[in-house]
Amino acid sequence: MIRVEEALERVLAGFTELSPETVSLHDGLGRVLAKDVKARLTQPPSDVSAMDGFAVKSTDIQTVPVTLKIRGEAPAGGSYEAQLQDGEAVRIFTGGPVPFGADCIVIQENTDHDDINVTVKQSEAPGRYIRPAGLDFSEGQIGLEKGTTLTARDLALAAAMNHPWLEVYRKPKVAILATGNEVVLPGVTPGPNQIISSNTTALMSFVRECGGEPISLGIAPDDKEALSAMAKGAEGTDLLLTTGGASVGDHDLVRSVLGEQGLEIDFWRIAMRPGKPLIFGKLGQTPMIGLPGNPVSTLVCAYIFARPALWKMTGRNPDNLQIEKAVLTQDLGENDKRQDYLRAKLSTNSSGQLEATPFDRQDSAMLNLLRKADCLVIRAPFASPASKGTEVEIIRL
Ligand SMILES: Nc1nc2c(c(=O)[nH]1)N[C@H]1C(S)=C(S)[C@@H](COP(=O)(O)OP(=O)(O)OC[C@H]3O[C@@H](n4cnc5c(N)ncnc54)[C@H](O)[C@@H]3O)O[C@H]1N2
Ligand code: MOO
Repeated sequence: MIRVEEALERVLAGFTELSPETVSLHDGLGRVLAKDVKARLTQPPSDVSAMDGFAVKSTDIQTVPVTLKIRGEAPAGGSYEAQLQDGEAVRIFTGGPVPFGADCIVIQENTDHDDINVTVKQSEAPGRYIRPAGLDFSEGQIGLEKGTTLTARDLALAAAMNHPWLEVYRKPKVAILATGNEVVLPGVTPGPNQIISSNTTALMSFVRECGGEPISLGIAPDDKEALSAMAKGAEGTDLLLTTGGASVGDHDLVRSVLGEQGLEIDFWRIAMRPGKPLIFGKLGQTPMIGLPGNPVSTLVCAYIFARPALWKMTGRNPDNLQIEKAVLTQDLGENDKRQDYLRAKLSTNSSGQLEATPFDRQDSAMLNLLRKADCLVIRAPFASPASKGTEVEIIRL
């Protein structure tokens, strides 16, 4: 059994960045930028008004009330071309370009006006209500960095910077193959000893969450031919995730059957709980992570190993696990040789400290508890007994 750190290093060594592709701005949500996005223009392109009112010279309105002559109009998208002279004003609207010669805006609430004259009732300082050219960004400025997972806000900025197309990493295609005679898809009426394949759903959603494109290869029965034929569906994908059949039972066929098909095993079995029988290898050109079948083991191992692989393929830093600290609300015994990931509840005590309460039962078949957990408490191999109040490392879920 190898340690989690070594296993992770070996997994990451099996993946490289995928090539970029161009997508329309509107298909960019959740994709990862393969190139910085630089502004193709300056925003606003010129000094513009932030309010509806009148563009004037501040020197003209030092003493109020004062009446100025309205010389024209500057709506958003239009402009007043002449130079503003002393004693003049231009009707202006929000977003309208400030005429040459004007240096402040008087909001219309502070005026009395007809079509010919405006009486300004309040003085303003130079620059008042003017958004200078480039206030938001200037041409050539980097707005979004390579490696950004695009959100609605990011896409709005890319749009404002005039990018109808974006270069993003190709989505990793991830084949998902469940195994086991006992598992059937959700919605099927299970036979007397059958259970539902929650792992297929878990992994498909998980892959999507990590920016990949899941492809379900279905459920292979514990049968050499079927498993072998179904695993061929992974050809041409960027990662094969199997779930189940990773352990030592007579029906745990993944290593033996895929081994006959050319699976080169990098490692099998790691010092981790849940997740001991994890397999990593390469089937033809496709890296494969063989996840243990227990539902909690599948998801925790996917989180610890498949997530960084997907991040690496999409040009993001795979080493970004957010580890926080919390104090235990109960004693924990000495740990054995496997690094433990205990499902736990989080709370905050009266001194504002984060507290972790691991569930009493940590069976890797208990999906309901995984769902109720707020975090995983990490316990290193051979960790000494930890009493209530001890600080431990946690990963929020
Ligand atoms: N003698 C030993 N037995 C086991 C060992 C061991 O070291 N020696 N390891 C145990 C550990 S730890 C784990 S984890 C499991 C994992 O075994 P497999 O990967 O071979 O998984 P299966 O036996 O196929 O299934 C385990 C469990 O999970 C259920 N399962 C399987 N697939 C799904 C699915 N798609 N959706 C939901 N649930 C699934 C399955 O019905 C079993 O109950 O092995 C231990 N045994
Ligand atoms: O590794 Mo298993 O996941 O302990 O149940």
